[in-house]
Amino acid sequence: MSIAENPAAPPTWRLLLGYVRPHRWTLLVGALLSLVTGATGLLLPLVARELIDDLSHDRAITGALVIMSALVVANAALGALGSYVLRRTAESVVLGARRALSSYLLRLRITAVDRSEPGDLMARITSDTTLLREVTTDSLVGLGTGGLTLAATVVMMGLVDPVLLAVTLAVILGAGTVLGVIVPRINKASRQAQDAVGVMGASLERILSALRTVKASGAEHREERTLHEAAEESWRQSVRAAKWSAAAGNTAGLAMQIAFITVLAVGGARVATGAIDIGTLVAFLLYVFYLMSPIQQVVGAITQYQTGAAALARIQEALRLPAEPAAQPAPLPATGAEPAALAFEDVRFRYAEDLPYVHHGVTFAVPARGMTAFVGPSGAGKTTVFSLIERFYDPEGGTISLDGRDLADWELPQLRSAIGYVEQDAPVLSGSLRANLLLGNPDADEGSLTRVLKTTRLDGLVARLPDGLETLVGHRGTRLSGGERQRVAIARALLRRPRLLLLDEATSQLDAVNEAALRDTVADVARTTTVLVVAHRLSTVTMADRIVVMDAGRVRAVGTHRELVAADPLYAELAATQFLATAE
Ligand SMILES: Nc1ncnc2c1ncn2[C@@H]1O[C@H](COP(=O)(O)OP(=O)(O)OP(=O)(O)O)[C@@H](O)[C@H]1O
Repeated sequence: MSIAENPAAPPTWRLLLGYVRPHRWTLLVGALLSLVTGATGLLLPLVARELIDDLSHDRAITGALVIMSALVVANAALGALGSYVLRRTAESVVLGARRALSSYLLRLRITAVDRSEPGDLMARITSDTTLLREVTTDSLVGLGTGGLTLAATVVMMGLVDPVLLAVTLAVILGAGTVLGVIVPRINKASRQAQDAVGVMGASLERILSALRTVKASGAEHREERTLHEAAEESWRQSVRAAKWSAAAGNTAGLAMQIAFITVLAVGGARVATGAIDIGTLVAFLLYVFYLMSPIQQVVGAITQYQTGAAALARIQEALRLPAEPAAQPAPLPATGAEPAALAFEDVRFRYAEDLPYVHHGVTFAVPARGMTAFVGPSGAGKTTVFSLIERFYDPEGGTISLDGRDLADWELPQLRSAIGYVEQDAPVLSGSLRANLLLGNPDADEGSLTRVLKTTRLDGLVARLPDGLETLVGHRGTRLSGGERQRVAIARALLRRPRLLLLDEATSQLDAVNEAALRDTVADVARTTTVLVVAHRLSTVTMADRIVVMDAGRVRAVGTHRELVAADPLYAELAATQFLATAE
């Protein structure tokens, strides 16, 4: 995925702290509970020493046994509570990251979306954020509590016998050196595994959004191979990460066993020479045993962080994509609001610096009210005019103004609330028919809805459907016909009471009867609103108030149908070809 740098994006560790900060107090409580659990465990060897002492001096051991039992029960209860609090906090951190990332992705600029794979972006929200759970509990808390328990255990060991402590530390240092080599490999493999999950998400999205075409093209096997390869790559890298994590965990385990045997040998010799008594050696050996858990915890924290850091880096890449500023939604125009006037003045535009110009100085003016049609050969830049009006992209040169005000000076929500836009392929979202219609104006009343359904001739369809407006339309509206989808998209735009209505090939999928009806509707709407239509079929726009003829990124002529047939050879040719086709 190509990433445009956004200098405002924080570095990885700051990003993690940002997600953790709102939960710092619960995290602290969880960490404290883990620490107290560790501390109760630390007291056990001391009590054991007392018990052995009491036994060897023929004293009663009831007191020591009661204390030991109490410590064991407290250890279990506090341990359970602590792990619940930590797990809950980790889930809250994941929730915070998912909320932040999904809000950000909704604000992404269209330029960023053009260059990204939607499936990969989805994987960043779903799969990568999940990994933050382990980073919060195992890594942050593990490092904190494990580190503190480790330090406390080392202090206690030093108090019991400094010589045996030195022996233990020497073994641990050796293991630390080996871990220094292993840990970076875990990070690399984890990153590659997560990237492969992203690739898989991207392939899945691509296939599922065009499954009919994939089937019709007999391409299932090829696509299956692509999916399997991505899944296998993720498996390979995860196995590599697992291999290095296992090596890290076992290095720590092995080090502790070596420490245990060495302490036993050196400690036995010290008991034999009378330097320490047997109770001290048993206590020290118990500490070595207790050292095992915090060391495993710290090593686990470090290895786990490598996976989390890889996920954080991927989340951060998404947060570096250019986005629109966060803003409150703007109210829709009031009923009967003045229609908008629009002007393009010498607009130059290309989709990216490495692509050719699409608009080479486009100039035209559209007064408030009335219908303006854009016609011209495929690729002339007609749809791009609409994308620039919606400010999905900004022009490189020239100005676009709405109501005499440069689009750059408009707040985006205000600008978009003034416009109704029906895209070229009239997308319909999964969900109910009602939800689709109200997408752009959830507050529309039943009266407006009924009126718009009638205008767009959807009332018949709604009456036929057993669940009426509550009928589910399927993914991308697959349960509707192409023409129905188009009419739903138009109804949705009309419900916004737009001051400027943009219809891109809005009638291309309609049958002759519905096309004629919609032509009348658009003519009707154009009496109170400014309507811009992109059309391939001239039959739908011959009655437009003005027609803008575009060719290769330039406006070559503007006029009525009658004027253009007489004055513009390209338009005359388009008209002749199409009317010829109609006559055949
Ligand atoms: N998102 C994009 N990124 C890069 N290039 C694009 C993008 N969208 C369109 N183009 C290119 O810009 C040019 C103009 O496209 P546009 O969709 O505006 O043409 P059009 O006149 O509406 O064509 P049609 O009548 O076929 O819909 C085309 O050459 C197209 O390849």
